[in-house]
Amino acid sequence: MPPDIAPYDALLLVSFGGPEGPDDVVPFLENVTRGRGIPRERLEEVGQHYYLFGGRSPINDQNRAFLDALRVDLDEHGIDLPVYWGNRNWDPYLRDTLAQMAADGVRRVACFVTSAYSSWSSCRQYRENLFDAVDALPGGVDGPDTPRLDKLRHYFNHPGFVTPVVDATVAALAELPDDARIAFVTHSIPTAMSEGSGPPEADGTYVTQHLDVAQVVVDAVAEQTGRRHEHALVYCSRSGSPQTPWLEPDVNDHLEALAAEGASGVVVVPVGFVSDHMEVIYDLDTEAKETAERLGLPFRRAATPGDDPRFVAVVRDLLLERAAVERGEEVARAAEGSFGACWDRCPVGCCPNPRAARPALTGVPE
Ligand SMILES: CC1=C(CCC(=O)O)c2cc3nc(cc4[nH]c(cc5[nH]c(cc1n2)c(C)c5CCC(=O)O)c(CCC(=O)O)c4C)C(CCC(=O)O)=C3C
Ligand SMILES: [Fe+2]
Repeated sequence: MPPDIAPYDALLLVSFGGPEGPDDVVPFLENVTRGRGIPRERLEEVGQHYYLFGGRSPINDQNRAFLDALRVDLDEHGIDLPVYWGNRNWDPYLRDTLAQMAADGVRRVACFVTSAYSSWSSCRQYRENLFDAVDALPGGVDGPDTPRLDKLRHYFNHPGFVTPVVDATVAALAELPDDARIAFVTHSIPTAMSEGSGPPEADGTYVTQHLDVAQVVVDAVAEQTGRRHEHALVYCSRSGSPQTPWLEPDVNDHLEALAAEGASGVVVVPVGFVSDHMEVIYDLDTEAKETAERLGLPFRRAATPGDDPRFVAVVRDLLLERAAVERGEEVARAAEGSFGACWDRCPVGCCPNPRAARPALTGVPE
């Protein structure tokens, strides 16, 4: 018997999108930063990061590889479900994908987002993008033929995400002295966005979730190697105006501090990212690595989950879990650490938009 996927009749991979060639870079950056007040110099600088790699972000190819692996995984487990892909900032755009899904007669969709943690940028903004895409359909959000969307829960603490990170950390540590440090890195966000992240009664869910995973990884590494490494959570890819406070310390400043302390080496673990996209290959593999070289600090970057089969299988696990929930059944929810399995529907007021309240799908109705 194939697993029961009712009520779903489609899966949707929701991602960021990236430029595929030099001519795409400026229009892509305009899509990303429309109405955000990002200084011109910052945009020119980020444009250079893309030009350094031929004007092509790796993110779309990584999503294509993930989709291929996901289709194989579902097929191998007897799950016959069409898988679609839509992005916030580049082709295939969510709006076009939703139009195709509606044309194909899709009714009920499970959405998997390529961002693992709670914040406006990494969760709620996607929920707003889903609203806009569905709102653009002929029948609008409540139309009789409009597909209904659910967002699969956050997976930052799912064993299928955490275990590849643990393995990658162990492998990178093996190339450095025994007392090397671990620097967990994630995307910086404005401190105001960070404080507002997650359910309204919690404070700063974005940071809490990252610290929880960091602890899980450090413990699992200690179990495997017998060594508990000193570690810290640090940030990359700060943007915005210099007057606005963002989460710190920056990874480069942290490397300076480690070198000053006489650290023997550092493994940088990009725990905030699911694949080796531009933040990883530029901000870490290029910039932070150069900083470490200048400081004479031995440096290794741990792999991201990418299309590791254990991470690909998270989609199937969360799909089956949520399908059971929607059918009113009891489910076991896989989660490591102390944060616990996340909610299925973001509560009212979760990760508010820092600029203006905007409608969003897949949460508790507001
Ligand atoms: C939390 C977070 C994630 C992590 C979650 C996740 O992994 O998804 C993430 C992912 C990504 N961010 C990406 C690219 C960019 N993000 C920007 C700008 C911003 N990101 C922010 C936050 C995040 N972003 C914020 C608060 C801004 C300021 C503007 C605003 O308030 O929205 C800008 C504008 C230039 C700049 O200012 O840097 C670019 C080009 C790419 C694609 C990479 C590629 O092409 O390979 C990916 C996956
Ligand atoms: Fe970003």
